[in-house]
Amino acid sequence: MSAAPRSPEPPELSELSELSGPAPILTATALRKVYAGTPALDGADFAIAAGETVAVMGPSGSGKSTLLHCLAGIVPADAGTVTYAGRDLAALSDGERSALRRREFGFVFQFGQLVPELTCVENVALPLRLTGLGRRDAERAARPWLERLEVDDVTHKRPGEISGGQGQRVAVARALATTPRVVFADEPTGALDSLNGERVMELLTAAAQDSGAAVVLVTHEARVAAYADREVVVRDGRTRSLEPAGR
Ligand SMILES: Nc1ncnc2c1ncn2[C@@H]1O[C@H](COP(=O)(O)OP(=O)(O)OP(=O)(O)O)[C@@H](O)[C@H]1O
Repeated sequence: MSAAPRSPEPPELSELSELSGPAPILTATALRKVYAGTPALDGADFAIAAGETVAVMGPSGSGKSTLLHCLAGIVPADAGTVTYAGRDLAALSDGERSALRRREFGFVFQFGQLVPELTCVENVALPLRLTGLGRRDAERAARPWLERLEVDDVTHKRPGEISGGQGQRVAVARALATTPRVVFADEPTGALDSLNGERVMELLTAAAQDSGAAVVLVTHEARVAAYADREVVVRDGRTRSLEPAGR
């Protein structure tokens, strides 16, 4: 009597992850968000891996910023799930979600939103101080980020004394100073001329890649999206993935 055929060896876990790509650090499934009876998100899905930059594109009003706000736990979705590092954001308390945003997420908006009363180094040090670091240590840790973003010459200036491009670089330095796992950038170059915009994108994506951070990049400009590894298009609150954009 012949021996029963041996079942194939189960694949090693490492092989499986190679086949399916790196595990996502942040995922959203079937997100729905309704404002005044009109859906801003209507079944949006999203996933991003550590070290990956994903451009979120789409027409004005399609739901890009709403998606970013739900992913970052800034606004709660009406339905669907957002999972960060295995944790369901909706299951966290408000305090836990704020702590997560302070410690593990970084934010860059269209207009740098620097604190006008603080110098540039104080602005970059601010999120570090919010995580409990003393003033001197926070500013010491902030300086290399100003150098990295090529704005160490404005270290002691206030936002009102510097250009828009310099301000946006300071804002990127501030977003990266806590070495976040995910950077949320909403039209980070929207207020800049194309040369400054491209430099900000180069510096942002290079610094994020070096530290292994994921970048969720909301933009309506193809030129800016070209810095991403791939694109997700939002239309009428629904997402659609595109093939990787050529860098
Ligand atoms: N806080 C809010 N209150 C009421 N309606 C909102 C709010 N935020 C977004 N919306 C609505 O939700 C829809 C999607 O807006 P969202 O800002 O997400 O789009 P967007 O794609 O980022 O647009 P844009 O490219 O113009 O910034 C729009 O119809 C908008 O008016």
